[in-house]
Amino acid sequence: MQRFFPSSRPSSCLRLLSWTHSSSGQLFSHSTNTERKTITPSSNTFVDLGIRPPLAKALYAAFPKVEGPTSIQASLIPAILTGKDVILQDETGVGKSFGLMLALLNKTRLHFKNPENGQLNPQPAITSLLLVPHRDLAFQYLHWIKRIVDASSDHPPPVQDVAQVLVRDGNKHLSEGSSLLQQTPPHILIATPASVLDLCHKEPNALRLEELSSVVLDDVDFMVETVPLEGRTPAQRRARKNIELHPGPTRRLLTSIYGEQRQWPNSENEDEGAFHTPQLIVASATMRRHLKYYFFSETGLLNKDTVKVRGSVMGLSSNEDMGLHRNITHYVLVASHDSIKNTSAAVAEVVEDDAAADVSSVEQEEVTEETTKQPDDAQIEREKKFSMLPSPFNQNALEAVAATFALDVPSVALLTIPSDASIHRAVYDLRALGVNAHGMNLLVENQGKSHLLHGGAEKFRSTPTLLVATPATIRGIDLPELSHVFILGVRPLQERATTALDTYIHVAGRVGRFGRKGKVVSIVTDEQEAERMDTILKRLGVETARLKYFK
Ligand SMILES: Nc1ncnc2c1ncn2[C@@H]1O[C@H](COP(=O)(O)OP(=O)(O)OP(=O)(O)O)[C@@H](O)[C@H]1O
Repeated sequence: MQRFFPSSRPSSCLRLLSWTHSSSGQLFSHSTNTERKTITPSSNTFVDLGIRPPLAKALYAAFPKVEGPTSIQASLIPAILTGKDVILQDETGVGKSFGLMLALLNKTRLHFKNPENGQLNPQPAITSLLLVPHRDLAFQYLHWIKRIVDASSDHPPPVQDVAQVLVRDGNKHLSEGSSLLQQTPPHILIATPASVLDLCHKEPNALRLEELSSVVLDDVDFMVETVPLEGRTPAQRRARKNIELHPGPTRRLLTSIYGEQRQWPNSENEDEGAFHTPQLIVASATMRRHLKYYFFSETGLLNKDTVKVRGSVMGLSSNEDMGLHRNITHYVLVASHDSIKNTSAAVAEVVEDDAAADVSSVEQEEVTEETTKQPDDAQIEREKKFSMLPSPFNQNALEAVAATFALDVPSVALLTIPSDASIHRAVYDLRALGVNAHGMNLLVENQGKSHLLHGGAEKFRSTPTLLVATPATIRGIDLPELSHVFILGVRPLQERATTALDTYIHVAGRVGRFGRKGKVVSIVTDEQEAERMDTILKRLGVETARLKYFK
C-alpha cells in the first residue's frame, strides 16, 4: 500500500533523539478545468515536483479544477521538499498557501525515541507547525486539508490525524485543543503564535517543539513586527525600543524554537550528527527590507543557503508593483451628506465586464447546513444597546457601501473596517440600511464558510452577502466567489512607512485571485482622505476608475 504521508527527511538529526517513519496513510484520482487568465501554469505535474502519487490523486479528486501546479508552486514545492529553509514572495492569489499546504502534507511523518528511556514514543511527532496570523486562515487551511483527506479513500482517516487547529478562541477551545493534541498529535498543527505560546506556558509538555521538522510562517510580515531600518523619527525609535523590550508572540515563539541567534551547523557539530533545528519557511505577498534584515542579519534565522522563491512580477526588494492592476479595478468614492461621487482622480469609465460573470463559472457545491440562524441572546442584547447609542460610523460612508452593494454585488462582498471599530456595530448599522451583513467567521455557514470552497454561490445569489472584517483578519483568506472588497478608513501614509501600502495590497488582494476579476471600492468622507487614497494608489501604480452609478 502506498502511503499518504511520505518521503523526505531534513538533512540533519535531532539532538539526542532518533526517528523513524510512521505508517499513517491512505490512497488517492483526478480531472480538471481551471480558468486562468494570468496565472502561469507550470509544465510539470505535481508528481514531477515530488508530490507522492496518492496525494496528487486525492488533490485532483478534491479539487477538480486543479489541472496542475502554478509556476510559483513548481518552484516552491521542490524547494520545501529539499528540507532547506525557504523564503517565498509572490503576489496575492497565485496559490502560495495552497502550495505550502501540499508540500507539508507530502512530508515524512516521524516517530522519535524518548531520550530518557530510549523507547519509541507511542505517538508520532507533529511534523509541521504552520503559523498563521488569525483563526479564520487557520480554519481555511483545515478546510482545504479536510477536503483532500475526505477524497483520499472510501474510508478516509479522521482529519484530526492529519491536521488540527490551535487558536485563541477562549480557554475552552484551547483546553480541548490541547488534550486532543496530546492524544492524537497531527501531522500538521495550524496555529496562531499566541495560542502556541499560551499552550507552552500552561502545559509545557503538550507540544514537543524540538521534534518539529518544519516551521512555516504564512503572511509572515504581519506576524513579525519590524520598523523600517532607515527610520530615525522619535516614533520609530520608540517603536524599535518597544519591540526590543516587549517582543510580540511570533518573535518570542521563534526564540523558543531557535534561540536568540540560530546556530548553524559547522564542521564540528555536523560531525557529531547531533545538530538539528527545524526547517524554516516564511511566506507573504509583501516583505519589506526590514523584515528580511530581521531574518537574515538580526537573528540569523535564515542564512545564505535559504532557497529564495519569488514570483515573476517582483524582486525580493521593496517593489511596489504587486500586479494589483491586472484583474482588479480600483474605485474611490467620496461620500458626503448630500452625495456619493467618484473621486476627482477617477480617470476612466470602466466598460463593465462584470465580476459577476466570473462567479457563474465556478464550481457549485451543495450547501448542507441551514443558512439562517435565529438571533441568540447576546445578539438581542447587543442590538438593544446599539439602538440606544449613536453610531461611531460615518453614516454617509455606510450608505455608499450599501448603495454600491445593492447595485453591483452578485453574491458575496467583503467590507473591511478600521481595526479599532466594532464589527457588531457595523453589521447592525448596515442591516438597518437593508444590507445582508454578517461579521466574517469561517466556521459558520452564512458568515463565510459556505463561500470558502466554491460553495453556495447559487444559494446566496438571491440574497447577496456582505462579510464584515478588519484588515488583520482577512489576510490570506480565499473566497472564490468574492467579487468586491469595500474599504472603510484610509491609513495615513507616512513618508517611509509602507504599512498603508501593504494593508491595501492584502485587502485588495482578496479579489482578482487566480485570474478572476474583482473590484475594490474605497470609501472616503472628505477631500483630505481622498488625496491620501489617491497617493496610495499612485504609489501602487494603479489607476482609479469611475464607478458608473455615481457622478
Ligand atoms: N494549482 C492550482 N490550480 C488551480 N487552482 C489553484 C491552484 N493552486 C491554488 N489554487 C486556488 O487559487 C486560489 C488562491 O490560492 P492561495 O490562497 O494559495 O493564494 P496565495 O498566493 O496564498 O494568496 P494570498 O497571498 O492572498 O494568501 C485558491 O482558491 C486555490 O484553491
